[in-house]
Amino acid sequence: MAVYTNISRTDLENLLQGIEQGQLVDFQGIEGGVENTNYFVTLRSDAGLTEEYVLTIFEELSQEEMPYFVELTTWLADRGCPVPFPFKDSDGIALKTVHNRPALLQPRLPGSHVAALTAAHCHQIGTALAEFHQAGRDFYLQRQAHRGVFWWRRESQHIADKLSPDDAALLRNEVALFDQLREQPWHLPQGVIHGDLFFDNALFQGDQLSAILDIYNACNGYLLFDLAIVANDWCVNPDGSIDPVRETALLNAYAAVRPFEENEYLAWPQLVRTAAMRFWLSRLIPALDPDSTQKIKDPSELRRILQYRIDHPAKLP
Ligand SMILES: Nc1ncnc2c1ncn2[C@@H]1O[C@H](COP(=O)(O)OP(=O)(O)O)[C@@H](O)[C@H]1O
Ligand SMILES: N[C@@H](CCOP(=O)(O)O)C(=O)O
Repeated sequence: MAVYTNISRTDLENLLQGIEQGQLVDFQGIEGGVENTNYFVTLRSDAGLTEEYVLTIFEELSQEEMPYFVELTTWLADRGCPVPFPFKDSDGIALKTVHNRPALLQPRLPGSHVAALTAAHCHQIGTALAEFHQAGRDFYLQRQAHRGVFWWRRESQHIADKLSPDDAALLRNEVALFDQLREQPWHLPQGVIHGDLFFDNALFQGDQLSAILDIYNACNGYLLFDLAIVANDWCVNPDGSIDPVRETALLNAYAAVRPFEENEYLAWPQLVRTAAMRFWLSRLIPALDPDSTQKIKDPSELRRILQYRIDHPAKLP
C-alpha cells in the first residue's frame, strides 16, 4: 500500500481548519499509487450531507513546485477537463502542510479503474487528451519535466553499470536518438502535457471517462510525446505488442480534436520509443536500488514495449 506518510486525526483536523467543506467523519489510506500518499476523507457539511474527498500528501515535490499544479488543475477544470482541483481555505490558500510535506484536499471524483481496456476506452482517452492539450494551450506558467531529457541523460549513465551490456547500450542509444530528434527543424507542437496518463490514472463511470488523475508529472513538452505515453500503456497486450485496433481508436479520436501536423508523422516512431524508454528507466531505478522504499513496478514490461516499438516502427494514421 502506498501510504508513506501516516497522519493522525488531529493532523487532519488541523489541516482542514479554514477549509469550509465540513467536519471530519472518517479517513482511510488509499491502496495503489506509487509516488504520493493519498487518503480518502469523509466530511459532513453543515447541511448534514457527507461527501468524499481525497487528501494528497506529496512525497517528492517541494512546496515551491506546488503552485504550478494548484494553478494548472484549477485552469484545466475551469475549461471542462475532468481533473481534481484543490479546495481553498477562507484566505484563498489551497496549499497546506502536513508532516513538513505539501498537501492538497481535492474532491473525490466518481468512477473506478477499468479492468479490461477496449477500443471504446481508448477512443475516449484520445478525445480527452486532445481536449486537455487544447485547454492547456494558453496556460500562463511553465514547468520543465522533472523526468525529462536532462534527467534521462543523467540517470541512464548512473545506472548503466548495473545493467547488462545490451540493456545499457539500448538505453544509451534511445537517449541519443531523442537528442537527434530534438535537433530536427520540425517545430513539433508543444504545450502542457499530463506526462503520466497511464490507464491507472483515469477513472470511468460505466463506459464514460469520469476523471484524469495524478497530474503531478505535468510540464511543458511535445504534445505528441504525451500521446505516445498513452499509446504505450492503453493499447499494449500482455506480451508488449501493440493492439492495432485500440491504437487506431486512440489516435483517430485524438486527431479528430487536434489534427496531427505534418512533422508529427515523422516524429511518432521515435517518440513512442522515447516514451517507453522514459518509463523503463524510471522503473529500473528503484528496482535496482536495494534501499528504495518505493513501490516497485516491473521494468521489463516497458523493456518489451520498447523492443516491440523498435521491431515494428509505429505510424500515425
Ligand atoms: N481525486 C480523486 N478522486 C478519486 N480517486 C482518487 C483521486 N485521487 C486519487 N485517487 C485514487 O488514488 C489512487 C492513487 O492516486 P495517484 O494520484 O495515482 O497516486 P500516485 O501519485 O502515488 O501514483 C488513484 O489511482 C485513485 O484510485
Ligand atoms: N505510471 C508510471 C509510474 C509513475 O511514474 P513516475 O516515474 O513519474 O513516478 C509507471 O507505471 O511506471
